[in-house]
Amino acid sequence: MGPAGTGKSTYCATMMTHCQNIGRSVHLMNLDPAAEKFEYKPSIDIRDLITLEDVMEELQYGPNGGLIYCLEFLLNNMDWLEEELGEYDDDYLIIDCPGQIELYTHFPIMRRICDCLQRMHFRICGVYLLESQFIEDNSKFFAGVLSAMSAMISLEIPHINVLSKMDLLGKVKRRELERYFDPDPSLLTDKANSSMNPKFHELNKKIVQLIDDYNMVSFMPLNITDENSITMILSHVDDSLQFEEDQEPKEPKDIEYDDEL
Ligand SMILES: Nc1nc2c(ncn2[C@@H]2O[C@H](COP(=O)(O)OP(=O)(O)OP(=O)(O)O)[C@@H](O)[C@H]2O)c(=O)[nH]1
Ligand SMILES: [Mg+2]
Repeated sequence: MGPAGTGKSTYCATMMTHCQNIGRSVHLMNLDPAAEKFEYKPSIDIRDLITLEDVMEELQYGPNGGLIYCLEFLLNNMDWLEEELGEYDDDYLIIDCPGQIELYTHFPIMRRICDCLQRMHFRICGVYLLESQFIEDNSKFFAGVLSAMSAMISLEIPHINVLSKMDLLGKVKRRELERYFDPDPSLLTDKANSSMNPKFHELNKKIVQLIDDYNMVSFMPLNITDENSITMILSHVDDSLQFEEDQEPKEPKDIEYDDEL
């Protein structure tokens, strides 16, 4: 999940490649009715049920209203989703979601999709992406923190926040980034300069207090060009899904003895 353009589909493709490289069987599920192309063909695809293009054309909706319509259509046809999921009920699915954050924060759409998955005994972990470039502007970053927090609170599922596109940050910024992994409220209040409207400063302080009171938003960096970084994110997701505990013990490989020895 995450706002438009944060790298959700890139995350999915990166994880698909990584999982395939380490021999894990994974499937991609697409929940974005406006998606155009994927690096991996989704095994389950909302576009097989409804597409944004059709809704916009036939019902004369705009892109955002059309997207909400598509997802509400899905909610009214959850038996379709259950049937599709039934084929993968023992599998690891990576779900690519649309970028309209209202779907996570104030419409119950994603919440209901999660409920459906949980009813089917899937374990879910939400991965919420924010662009690391946001740290260039603290108010933007904290707006992102609030959206991540809002998604966490409304979905009530295990949740991991990720700072994406690390490869685009310069070295200096990367060093500075650690301060943002556990958002330190002083990051926002520090910046309060004398030219700032006092009311805005007061508002910032209250927002910071709110984030601090919840004390539940932290971030992990993702650099898709660094295998270690991808492994780290996957292992956090695995932990929250208790994935390893669930694996069947593997048969030890037959030892081949060299006859001549
Ligand atoms: N350099 C770099 N570019 C990235 C990364 N992730 C995404 N991008 C680029 O950012 C743009 C948007 O990436 P997507 O993966 O399509 O983002 P999205 O969140 O799926 O976008 P929507 O589905 O439209 O909300 C594309 O041009 C990607 O190539 C990254 O980690 N590094
Ligand atoms: Mg996408």
